[in-house]
Amino acid sequence: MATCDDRSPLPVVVAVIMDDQGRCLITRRPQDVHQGGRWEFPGGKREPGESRDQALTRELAEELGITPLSHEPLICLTHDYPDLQVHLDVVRVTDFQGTPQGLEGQPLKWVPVQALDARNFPKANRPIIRALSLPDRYLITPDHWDPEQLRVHLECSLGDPAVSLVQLRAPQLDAGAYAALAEDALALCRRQGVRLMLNADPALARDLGADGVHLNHQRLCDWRGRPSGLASDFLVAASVHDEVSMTQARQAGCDFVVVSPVAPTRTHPGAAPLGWTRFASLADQAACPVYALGGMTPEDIPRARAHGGQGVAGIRGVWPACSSD
Ligand SMILES: Nc1nc2c([nH]c(=O)n2[C@H]2C[C@H](O)[C@@H](COP(=O)(O)OP(=O)(O)OP(=O)(O)O)O2)c(=O)[nH]1
Ligand SMILES: [Mg+2]
Repeated sequence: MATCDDRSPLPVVVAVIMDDQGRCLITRRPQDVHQGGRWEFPGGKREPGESRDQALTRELAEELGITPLSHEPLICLTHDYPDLQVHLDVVRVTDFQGTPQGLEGQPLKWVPVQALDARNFPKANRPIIRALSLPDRYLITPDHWDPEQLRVHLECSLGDPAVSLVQLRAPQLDAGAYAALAEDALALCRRQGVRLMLNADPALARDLGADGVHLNHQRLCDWRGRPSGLASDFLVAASVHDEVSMTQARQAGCDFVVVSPVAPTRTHPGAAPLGWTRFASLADQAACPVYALGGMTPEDIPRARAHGGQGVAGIRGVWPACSSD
C-alpha cells in the first residue's frame, strides 16, 4: 500500500536494538501498510522539523515503550520501491531503558544476526543485515607475498579476533597457481571461521566454496548478475573509484564495496587520493556498506565510520604484525 506522505525520498529512522547476547529486536509490520506482513527493525517516518535522534526517541517510545540511552550510526541508504522511495537512516542502539513491548499490537522477536537472512524483510533491509554481519576491517593480501609468505601471514593473523574478512588478491599468479593457493587459503580460513573473498572469476569462487567474490574493475563491467547456484549469503563485492563505478556496483547488487584511494598509498603512488569528503559523498550514493582503502590503518576506522563507511580495507597497514615480518 502506498503512503499519503508525498516527501520523496521519505525520511525514515530505523533502530537495530541489540541485547547483551548480540541478538537484535525485530517486529512484524501490520498487513495493511506499505511492506505489510514483513519483519522490520522498529522505527518510522521522521516528522517535518524533527532531527534523527528526536524521531528515534519518539518512535521507540510509541512502538515499544523504551528510551534509547546510547546509539551509533550503522548505515544510511535510499531504496526505490515500485510505489515509494525511502531514505533509511539506520542506527544501532546499544543501551536502552525499559522492556520492549509491542504497544501497537505488533509481534516481537529477538534473533541472532546470523538468523536475519532467513526472515522475510522488506528489500531495503538487505544492506542493513549486511552491515550488521560485516566487520570494521577488510584485509587484502599484498601481491608481493609468495604463496609461502601468504600461508605464514594467514596462519599468524587468523587467530586475531579483529580479522574475520579477507580478500585473496594475487594478480601475479596464473589461473592454476591462484586456484591452488585459494584452496589452501580457504582451508585455513574455514578452520578459524574467517570469510575469504576471491579476487577471481566468480565461477571459481562458487566452485571452490569461497565466501564471496571480489570484482575488480573489469569483472564489475562484465558482471551480468549473480551466477546460478550461489548461496544467499555468498558475498559479492567490488572496487569503486568514482561515481560511474559506484552506479555499476549498485546495479550489480553488490553486498559491499571498497572505495579507493582515500589517502595517499605506497602501493599506488601515482593515484590522486579522493579524500574523506569525496569518500563520504560516494558512500552516500552506495546501496551497501562501504570500506575506505588507500593509506588506511585500524586507527582510521572511527574516521571512516564518521564519513558513512563500514570501516577500512588495507593491503599493508591493516594486517596484524607477524613475528616473521
Ligand atoms: N521502521 C522500518 N521501516 C522500514 C524498514 N525497512 C523498510 O523498507 N522500511 C520502510 C517501510 C515504510 O515505507 C517506511 C517506514 O514507515 P512506517 O510506516 O513504519 O512509519 P511509522 O512507523 O511512522 O508509521 P505510521 O505512524 O505512519 O503508521 O520505511 C525497517 O526495517 N524498519
Ligand atoms: Mg514504524
